[in-house]
Amino acid sequence: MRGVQGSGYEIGYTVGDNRSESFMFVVNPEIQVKKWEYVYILAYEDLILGRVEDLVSRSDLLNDRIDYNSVRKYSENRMNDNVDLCVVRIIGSVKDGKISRSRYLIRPGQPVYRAGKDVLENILKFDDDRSLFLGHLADQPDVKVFANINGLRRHLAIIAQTGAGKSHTAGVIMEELLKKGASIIVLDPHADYVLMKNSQNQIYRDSIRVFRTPMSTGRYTDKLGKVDEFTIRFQDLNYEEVCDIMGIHENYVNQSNVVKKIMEELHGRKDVDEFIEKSESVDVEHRITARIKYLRRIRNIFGSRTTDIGEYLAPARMSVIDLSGLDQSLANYFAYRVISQVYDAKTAGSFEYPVFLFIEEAHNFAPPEKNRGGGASKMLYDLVKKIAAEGRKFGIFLAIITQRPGKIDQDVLSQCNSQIILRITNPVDQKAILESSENMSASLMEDLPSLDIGEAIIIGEIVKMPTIAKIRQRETEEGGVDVDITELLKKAREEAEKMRDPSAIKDRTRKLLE
Ligand SMILES: Nc1ncnc2c1ncn2[C@@H]1O[C@H](COP(=O)(O)OP(=O)(O)OP(=O)(O)O)[C@@H](O)[C@H]1O
Repeated sequence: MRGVQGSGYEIGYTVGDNRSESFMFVVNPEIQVKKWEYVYILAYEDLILGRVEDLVSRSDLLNDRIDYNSVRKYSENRMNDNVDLCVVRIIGSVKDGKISRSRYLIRPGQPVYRAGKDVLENILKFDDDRSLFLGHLADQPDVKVFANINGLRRHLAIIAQTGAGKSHTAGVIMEELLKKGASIIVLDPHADYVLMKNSQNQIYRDSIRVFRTPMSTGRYTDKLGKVDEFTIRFQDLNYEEVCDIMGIHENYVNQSNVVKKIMEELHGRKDVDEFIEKSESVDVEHRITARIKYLRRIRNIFGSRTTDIGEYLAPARMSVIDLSGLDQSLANYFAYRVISQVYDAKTAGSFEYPVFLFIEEAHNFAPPEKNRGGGASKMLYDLVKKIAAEGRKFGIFLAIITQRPGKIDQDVLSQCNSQIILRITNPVDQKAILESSENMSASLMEDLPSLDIGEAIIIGEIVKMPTIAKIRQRETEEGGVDVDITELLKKAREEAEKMRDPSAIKDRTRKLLE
């Protein structure tokens, strides 16, 4: 086989019936062509770029009615009449680095060329100040893939089944945005992003801060060192906010009246312990025992001060709000508190820079209408929906991350004009993606189950054309990486072995008798 890596190398000729969306070409038998490769033909001044979507090898002689011995005989005598064909989906007509819809007639007999690094990078790149380096083409690892930062104006969804590389990919985008000086807020229900702070790289060390509620699990504390506390001073809350925290639905007037009465009787000295104590003596018709019990359970979220928005929203700052360990309604309350303050700051014009809001496990923060609760949860869902619909007008850009595209509010999902979709095998989730995205074609959809970990289909305004990329390595440390079960089981066996060792048993017995 000849060395045929570069661009401009002729690899075949168009044949058969060709359309404006697709064409077929017969491949030079000395050349290997792979699915997903980019090829082009020349039409006047333009280059018509396409992607190989199907490979077919045909033979009249070795047809499917022929018996084994005959095939063997023909093959041994090198008698073969096979024709190798590639079916190409046309991406568009390229001129001066811009892609537009191709309107050319593609006749049979036109030479087809392989699109190499020079042709592809010229198409895929953006000006340096608006380009985010995401990785390389899955099938041409020498070609870099970039995203257009301005494409994030119409929001982004990162979707994949668990373990396919969602958090890894989101982290890469956060890194790239930080290099550009972005203000980022991350709602992190499993502390997947907290370790990004632990970087050798000055940019990340200086610009990433981790905020934890006193009830967060404290995952990775040993590795992280000091983090910022995200607290609320009970005295700073009004009665509606106390109802929200306690999970009292706005329709439960009797319950909210009790809260109001307790607070009135406390005359502003509303320490959470005093509030709980007062709830037992206040003279009311209805008791809110279950809600008070809940408040007692979560009382540790309150601190001596309320974290100010200026601490987590700043230019060139990424604030990871670690919500790990909180039940969903409490996580929703904190999420609502953060997002509503950011929303108010942006709509009032008191923070002039764009804000990128990453919501991990977004299906829990913006579920479909029928699965919604009340109080802060409802306000949160409404706000996320509002930002999805209008956020770009005042500079809040969503990046939602989910493994359940079917379990997220479909209005929110369909407002995400750009999507990075990694491996997904569940047909229900595939259907949800297809229905929510105008940029997703059925043929791209077919490729979803076969993607490897870290491989993604990137579509929408952030790229000039649908692109299948291997997302680059992270520069920062990852949380939630896959555990090595074999290693851990080996360690467990060694530990058990030690426990069974007679001298260890003797030691333990001696200690017990001491
Ligand atoms: N592009 C990539 N290059 C190298 N490793 C990757 C890549 N993408 C993901 N991985 C690795 O695959 C594993 C799973 O990735 P990740 O945690 O991002 O998946 P996930 O989809 O977020 O999973 P979960 O839903 O469980 O949080 C991690 O160990 C991660 O380091």
